Amino acid sequence: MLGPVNHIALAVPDLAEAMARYRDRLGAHVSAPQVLPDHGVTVAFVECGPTKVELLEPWGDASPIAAFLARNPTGGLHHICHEVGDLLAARDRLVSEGARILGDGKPKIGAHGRPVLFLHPKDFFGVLIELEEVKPTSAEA
Ligand SMILES: CC[C@@H](C(=O)O)C(=O)SCCNC(=O)CCNC(=O)[C@H](O)C(C)(C)COP(=O)(O)OP(=O)(O)OC[C@H]1O[C@@H](n2cnc3c(N)ncnc32)[C@H](O)[C@@H]1OP(=O)(O)O
Ligand SMILES: [Co+2]
Repeated sequence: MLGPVNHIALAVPDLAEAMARYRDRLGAHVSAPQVLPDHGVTVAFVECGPTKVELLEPWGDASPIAAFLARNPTGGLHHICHEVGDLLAARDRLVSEGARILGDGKPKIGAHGRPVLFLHPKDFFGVLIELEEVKPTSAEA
């Protein structure tokens, strides 16, 4: 059920500064920032192969990363995102096994235009996990 790591996310206090540091010190290509009001973040991706680094800055008054940054004011590792082929099937199986889905349990459209869900960090050894639906291609199915 669990697929490759799509991205590893860092919460950062200043997105422009984080983007510049990845670009200038590490020579990375960084995507343009994208505001995602539904998620309460502004995001940019460090393009470094199939697994990306996602840089997150809080957006708006109710950002889900605000408390995390208050506890980690210089930033920190926020979540790991795995791809899954069927997000609703993965959700239903996880719920039946007692895992907690964050929010209202319904997928939202994430930064890549695909449905995503989050699993409670207390159910996965203190790590927040995001699941992103990536449908298998017909060759893989
Ligand atoms: C860009 C769009 C999308 C994509 O396509 O990639 C994204 O990635 S959006 C990313 C931002 N969105 C989310 O994170 C949504 C899911 N997150 C949440 O709902 C909340 O962040 C949370 C996980 C419920 C935590 O919210 P918070 O306000 O921090 O709650 P608490 O302060 O009560 O913390 C509870 C408990 O959990 C620990 N915690 C919090 N965040 C993390 C974390 N990122 N990793 C590990 N542990 C975390 C926190 O320390 C508390 O622990 P205790 O003190 O021991 O109770
Ligand atoms: Co993410």
